Amino acid sequence: MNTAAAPMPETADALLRASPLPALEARILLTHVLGWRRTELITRGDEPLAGAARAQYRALEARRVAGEPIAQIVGTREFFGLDFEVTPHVLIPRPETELLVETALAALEGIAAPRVLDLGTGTGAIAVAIASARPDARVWALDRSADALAVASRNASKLLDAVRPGGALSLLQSDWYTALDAALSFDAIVSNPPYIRHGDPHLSEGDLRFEPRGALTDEADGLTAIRIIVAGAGQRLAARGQLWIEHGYDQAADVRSLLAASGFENVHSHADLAGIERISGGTWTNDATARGAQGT
Ligand SMILES: C[S@@+](CC[C@H](N)C(=O)[O-])C[C@H]1O[C@@H](n2cnc3c(N)ncnc32)[C@H](O)[C@@H]1O
Repeated sequence: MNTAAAPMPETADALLRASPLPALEARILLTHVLGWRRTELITRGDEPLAGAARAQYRALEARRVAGEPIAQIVGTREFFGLDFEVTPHVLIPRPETELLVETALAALEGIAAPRVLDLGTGTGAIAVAIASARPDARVWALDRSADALAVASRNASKLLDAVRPGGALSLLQSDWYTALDAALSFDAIVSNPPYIRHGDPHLSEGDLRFEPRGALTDEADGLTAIRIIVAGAGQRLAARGQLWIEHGYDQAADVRSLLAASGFENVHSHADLAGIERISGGTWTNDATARGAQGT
């Protein structure tokens, strides 16, 4: 008589129970492999899975255990309700950057067919989110990285072609403003630049270890890109145009000083849900007399 127990069928439930990952991460990887919706993990959790699917799940699980970001493993990250392609060439869009999009959209309220510039676009997250929410806006997005621009271009096509046929985004490879047509002027300039200072321990922790170094840090005091962006914004902003910049948790006062010293008015910061000042900005008057009166 054969007394060996039959192997237990391996189900989604069994894989999730045995996973060393936090439950949410294991579910994201498993739905990615199976092509299931999240609710199917509940309704179909006891179905035996094909060996190939189990092997594929275990391979992805091992990558995550080794530290690779979930967004790079599955190749997407949701931002502002849109699914962006993510590769190792781009920063993974962060939830806190949605504050920058919301602030830019508020700045554009009441302006018909506004013109917007996104500096350091990466996946295109900020530019695409604004273009999606304001189909009448003309949006330019630039980045120094050709690899990032390729990702941004695919995201723009995938996410915008339906809402704005033929008029998605104008993408440009440029070192900040250098390759930008000097005749262009914008109602809003937005940027989430590399602002982590050299030697910050976060650079060697978590997801940041897998993201492009040039998207994260200036290898200096963290303010190099912000100084360039603030200094060049006035020449490119329309009268009453606004500049909004995302920055580090401890950089708000420095960024406000740079904005005020460059002649911006109504300079202020917005805090994220945790109460941390995450973005700072101001309004460009285009009034040389007013700026002269401020000593700039
Ligand atoms: C923090 S990431 C932001 C990506 C995206 N905007 C987001 O918020 O998810 C900064 C981006 O700035 C780009 N960048 C860095 N230096 C640059 C430069 N000198 N000129 C233009 N873009 C630059 C990087 O390639 C990267 O895509």
